Amino acid sequence: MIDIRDISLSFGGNKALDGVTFSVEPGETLALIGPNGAGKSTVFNVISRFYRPSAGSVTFGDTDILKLQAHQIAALGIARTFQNIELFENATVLQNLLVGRSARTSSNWAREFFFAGSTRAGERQARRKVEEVLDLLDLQHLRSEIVRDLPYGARKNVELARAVCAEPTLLLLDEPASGLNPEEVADMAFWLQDIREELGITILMVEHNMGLVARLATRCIALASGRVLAHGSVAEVQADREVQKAYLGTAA
Ligand SMILES: Nc1ncnc2c1ncn2[C@@H]1O[C@H](COP(=O)(O)OP(=O)(O)OP(=O)(O)O)[C@@H](O)[C@H]1O
Repeated sequence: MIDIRDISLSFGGNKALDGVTFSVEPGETLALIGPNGAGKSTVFNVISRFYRPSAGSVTFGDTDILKLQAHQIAALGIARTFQNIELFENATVLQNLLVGRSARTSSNWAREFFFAGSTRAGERQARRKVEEVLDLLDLQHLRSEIVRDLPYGARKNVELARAVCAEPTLLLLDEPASGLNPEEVADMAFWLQDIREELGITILMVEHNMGLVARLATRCIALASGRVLAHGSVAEVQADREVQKAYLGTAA
């Protein structure tokens, strides 16, 4: 589905990515793990076209992503969430989801957002999709709430819902469990399972919570200091000596 080949990227003298190669297969949930500063978010920012690597290639199906602009990535079928939730804080849950939907169908999201009462066929279809996602992620009761009034866990779920509304084939999740309590992590695991099983969306996630990773990931890749240290099943990667040393190194 997406093929990342030999990408490198430095910030000043700091090599954030150093020849990173991996691919994501259709239908899998691939977890990207590694200590702080390993380069995980930088990989996401390369795929999203926020950062340009100094070397390497990124292809999504037959498309060379590095030839595209950041605003063209959603239309391709790639959606993402952020480490720090990024939503329209003063809009309702429903409005945020409609904006998420329009990221896929139109580059002029503002038109859809401000003229939400229009009866165009695209608008009706968007609303059907949004209702489906509100049901799937248990958000119907919050649909008219203003996002800034919601607790952190609910906002995290709204951000996930916004990404799913774009009907991506590939969903990039940057730390879906961070800041959640154990009960909320369990809910998140259910929702991610539903997204994968009911909607067939392929997931690439950065996550520190190994409980969530062990439960969801079909495969795991460990990064440290901008390099791939290990890949395989979650158990194999956790047992890898180099991976263990990398985590101990940052804890020391
Ligand atoms: N915009 C930037 N400007 C300068 N340095 C950056 C920038 N983005 C990332 N870096 C550096 O690149 C390296 C990799 O950072 P990155 O955020 O990708 O790590 P990470 O694995 O996602 O870490 P964490 O788990 O803490 O989020 C770090 O040394 C970081 O300081």
